[in-house]
Amino acid sequence: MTFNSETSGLQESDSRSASESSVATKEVALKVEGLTKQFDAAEDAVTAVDDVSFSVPRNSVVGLLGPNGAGKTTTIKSILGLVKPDEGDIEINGVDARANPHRMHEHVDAMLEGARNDYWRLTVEENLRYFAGLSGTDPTVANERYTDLLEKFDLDDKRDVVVRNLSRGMKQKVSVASVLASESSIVFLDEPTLGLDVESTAVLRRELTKIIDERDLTVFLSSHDMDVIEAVCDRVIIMEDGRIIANEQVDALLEMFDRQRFEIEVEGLDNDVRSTIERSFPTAEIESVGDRIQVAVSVGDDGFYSLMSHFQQYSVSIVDIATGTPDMENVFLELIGRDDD
Ligand SMILES: Nc1ncnc2c1ncn2[C@@H]1O[C@H](COP(=O)(O)OP(=O)(O)OP(=O)(O)O)[C@@H](O)[C@H]1O
Repeated sequence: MTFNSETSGLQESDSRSASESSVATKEVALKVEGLTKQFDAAEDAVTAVDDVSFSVPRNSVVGLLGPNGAGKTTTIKSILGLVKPDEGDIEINGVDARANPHRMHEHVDAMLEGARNDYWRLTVEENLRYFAGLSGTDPTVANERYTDLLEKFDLDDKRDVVVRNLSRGMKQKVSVASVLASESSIVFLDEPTLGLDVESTAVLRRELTKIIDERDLTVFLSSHDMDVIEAVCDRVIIMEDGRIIANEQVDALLEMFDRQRFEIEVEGLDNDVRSTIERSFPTAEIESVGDRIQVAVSVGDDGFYSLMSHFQQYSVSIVDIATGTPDMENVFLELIGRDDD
């Protein structure tokens, strides 16, 4: 792992044992068991991560989703040894990460808290060359890897620019590229598209997918960007209030909800009726489209009929109904809604 002084805080103890050097769990890249972390606050203690267990198969991409404060960052930092968990076991490529942090760090690299893994006084190329050359990588291989990344991430024309002088979005791109330049087989990315414009996000999504396939990487990423999750991830873990509320294949998650997205254009939806609809369908998106109002919901059959009967009861006329497949964001909102019931 290649944290610089800004991000490091690693424990120094590194007890190696013969039994741990034999990697027993070949198929599992990351295994977390009973992870718990409480922070002491002035009044109450906050349980940021509450008995969380999951595993990430090798060569898969797992997305971690959840609202602000759900415990995503604390989970990732605990795995990386940047936060000391109260309880729990963490294995990375079969290595007990808590007992052997240095050995674990040979397998992983991470981009945390937006673009802080780079050396801001070095140029883009110097950063990528540095990270590609770590761990004694053959110079020809390192050279090929970082040159390829400069091209893939459209960074060629910025190669001689000092990172400090880049825009925030550019820094973010260099940061992701630096992590991918290293030899690590397991990569953690915390909000990789944060601060990127639409075009850069699309480039990152496309190139990340390619690189993951080419290099057989295992990736664990947190994101609020549902398009990234849907495009890149095989599996998604959803956290809320420190707990896992779903851990499913992306496709299965969409199927599990067997819902349709309905976009219904209506007339006669006054403010009182609107409030009633919002109370009964808390995840409905209601917005004005010209002189009409569009009500969008992701619901099953029962939900749809219930909405129709609300419209009928309050004399709201339906102008048009369009249907589609719900995206991850809708599924996520439904899950959170369901959990609050
Ligand atoms: N160092 C800390 N001291 C006290 N409380 C903390 C600390 N770090 C996190 N917390 C609290 O733990 C909970 C989980 O925070 P965490 O940052 O892990 O959530 P998150 O899911 O990553 O949120 P976000 O999407 O906003 O980054 C929150 O209630 C947060 O306020």
